[in-house]
Amino acid sequence: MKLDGKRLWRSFGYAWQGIQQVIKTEQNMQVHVFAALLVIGAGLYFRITVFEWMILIVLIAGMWSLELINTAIEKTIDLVTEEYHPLAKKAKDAAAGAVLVYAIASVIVGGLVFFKYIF
Ligand SMILES: Nc1ncnc2c1ncn2[C@@H]1O[C@H](COP(=O)(O)OP(=O)(O)OP(=O)(O)O)[C@@H](O)[C@H]1O
Repeated sequence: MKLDGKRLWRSFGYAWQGIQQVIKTEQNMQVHVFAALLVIGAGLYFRITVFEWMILIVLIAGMWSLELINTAIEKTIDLVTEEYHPLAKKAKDAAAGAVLVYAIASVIVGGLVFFKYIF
């Protein structure tokens, strides 16, 4: 299989556009970006360990990725129907639930990372 560099580069461009437009248009994503900047600032301030940075990076990347997927699901459903449909509600609420589960876990794990520095 031959690697098509141009095509690969173009795909990165589309992915980057996707991230940019979700940050621009989705309020929830803006909250996640703000929270990530706050956490990174706190990490630098408290000089956390490399292992702690690894945990925070996984949490931040996971949160952003889930929000991107949630937005993709929401947009796809809106494209399929603008009418009220119980399945549309189930799908959107399940996707939002996935984001919530990870957000709660992130707050707990992030709290455990910073606990010893703050108290
Ligand atoms: N086509 C639809 N049919 C049935 N329920 C829907 C439909 N679209 C949205 N809903 C439900 O209405 C509520 C609000 O949905 P909405 O699409 O406004 O999402 P949201 O969570 O406010 O996200 P955002 O504001 O980021 O778009 C959710 O419970 C969702 O499941």
